[in-house]
Amino acid sequence: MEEQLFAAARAAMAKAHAPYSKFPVGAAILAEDGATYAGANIENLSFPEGWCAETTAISHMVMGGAKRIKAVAVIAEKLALCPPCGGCRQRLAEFSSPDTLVFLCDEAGVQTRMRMDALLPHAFATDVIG
Ligand SMILES: O=c1ccn([C@H]2C[C@H](O)[C@@H](CO)O2)c(=O)[nH]1
Ligand SMILES: [Zn+2]
Repeated sequence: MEEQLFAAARAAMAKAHAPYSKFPVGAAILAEDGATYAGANIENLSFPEGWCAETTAISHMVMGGAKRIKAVAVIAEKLALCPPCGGCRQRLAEFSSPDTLVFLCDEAGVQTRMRMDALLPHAFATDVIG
């Protein structure tokens, strides 16, 4: 399962549109339906209008009809490991459980594994707002 998600994230990274940062990122989600949804970062000449690989993968998952994330893998071409940014942590948390798995990858494969509640402790959630 890890290997398959890693391969999907790496294949997605090859599709990144990152001419400005030159920092391609790929993400792949294993959803509760057993399907894999992948994404890459898509930048824009108007720099703030771009978005992250994880966000592309989430949008594919939702449009594919799935709403729960079992595991997510992330890989960046130019960084040893690429932990999701703060905004993506919140977006992932929307569709995750505390035990959702997060795999941080490099070219060789999955290097670091953690649970969602370790990646985003004290997440903003409905039990906070009541
Ligand atoms: O977790 C991350 C962090 C950054 N990026 C993208 C955003 C931007 O296109 C580029 C440089 O920040 O990397 C991601 O896709 N995921
Ligand atoms: Zn992000």
